[in-house]
Amino acid sequence: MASKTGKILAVDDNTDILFALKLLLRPHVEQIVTETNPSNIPNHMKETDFDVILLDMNFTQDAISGKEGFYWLDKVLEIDPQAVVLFITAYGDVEKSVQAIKAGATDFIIKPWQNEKLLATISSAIKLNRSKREASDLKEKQKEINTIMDQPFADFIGVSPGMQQVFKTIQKVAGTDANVLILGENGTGKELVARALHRHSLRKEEPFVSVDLGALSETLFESELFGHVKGAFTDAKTDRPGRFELASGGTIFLDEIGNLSVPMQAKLLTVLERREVTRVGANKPKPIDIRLISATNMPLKQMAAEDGFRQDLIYRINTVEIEIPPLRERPEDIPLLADHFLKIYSRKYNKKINKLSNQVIKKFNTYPWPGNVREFQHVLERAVIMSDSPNLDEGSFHLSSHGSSGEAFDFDSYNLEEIEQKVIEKVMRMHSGNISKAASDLGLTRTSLYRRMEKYGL
Ligand SMILES: Nc1ncnc2c1ncn2[C@@H]1O[C@H](COP(=O)(O)OP(=O)(O)OP(=O)(O)O)[C@@H](O)[C@H]1O
Repeated sequence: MASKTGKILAVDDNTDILFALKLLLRPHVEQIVTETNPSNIPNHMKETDFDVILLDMNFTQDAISGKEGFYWLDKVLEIDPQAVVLFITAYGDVEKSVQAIKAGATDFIIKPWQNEKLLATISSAIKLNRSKREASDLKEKQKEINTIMDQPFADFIGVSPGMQQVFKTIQKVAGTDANVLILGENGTGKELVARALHRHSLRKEEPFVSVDLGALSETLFESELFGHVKGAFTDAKTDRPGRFELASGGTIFLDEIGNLSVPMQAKLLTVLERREVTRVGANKPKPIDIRLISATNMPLKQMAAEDGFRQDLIYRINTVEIEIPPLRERPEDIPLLADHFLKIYSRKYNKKINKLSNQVIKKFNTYPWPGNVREFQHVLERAVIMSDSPNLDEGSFHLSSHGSSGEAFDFDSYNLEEIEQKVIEKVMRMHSGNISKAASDLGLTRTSLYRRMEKYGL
């Protein structure tokens, strides 16, 4: 977990467990509240919107049935059907953990836990909670967003040949229903391209529904994407449409498609081939009318060659490919992007800021921008906030040393296995436990990374 995000409530009758959780999570999350008495859960939930609730299965001494945990899980979901609950279970209680997931828990943590694994599970639960909440009021917001954004390439800057090519392709394919795969490094503007395609399509009055596949756990994948019917599992209190149905008539944007596990790829492929979804618990499929746009920063074709990504799914999603070049390969765009963001941030922070000097632009041109336009945007925002004068000079911009996470390797042994373990640990930390991203950086398939993690007990 890179920056402190997420509010956590941990409920366990064992104060040692709560203390250990507090100690471990405090450096990573915004807030951690601990509670020994589960009857106080409703009060805590009234006071704070928790991203994740960690819930013990047994509270009374010597109880092992897990009934209390299930009772409190029900209560939590009654108060907030969207709540993300992770059960804390004893080693060997796998059967109950599976039941817990059926009953509406998101995942489980087995005691005694491994810190890295626990952090990774909590980090993806936080992400999941955030995207669940976003989805719930999506439809209403969508129309409003569409009107605000309905200006051709309004805030989409690019004069470089690379970006001109991107704009040309958007214009050519937007009006068709072709499936588009957008490729590009993080922060290059893949979502902007997807939205531009939608805004220039015949479906522009209909919803644009974005799904971050990187944040979806295996257990929630189907109900999030395909929906569920009342009673399909315990917390399925009402029928609920999935994202495919929400996008009906419009566009569905599957971001981070390279992060899908192979079983999830198979489920997605079936839906795309049949053009129909079956809600979890239902037996009748519903036809779907969507335009599909996908994006990834991962080398899908290389992954396909290593069996990490299905070749037949690639064929389904990439009728047209749009590749966005990284910012370092299009220096022509830098002065324009600078003007654009300076205008936005000087207005936002109520400061007068002059045009940047050639010297500053030269410095920008030599920096590799590993985070692309997103990084550029943040660097400018920070400079505007910190500036005391309308003239920003080279010293006003804080550029991190390229590619480094600020953490150097310090090997105290030449044992290759030890080195491998350290490298895996570091890369997993860099990506906040995201297996797909870590595997991609390490040049491994997800399966090989899992195997190595198991070997080192990570
Ligand atoms: N050409 C551009 N003109 C103006 N703003 C841009 C441009 N490209 C990217 N941005 C801005 O940079 C930020 C990142 O863009 P976006 O989210 O579309 O990137 P992404 O490739 O989807 O990122 P990720 O891979 O991390 O999901 C956004 O704030 C976006 O508005």
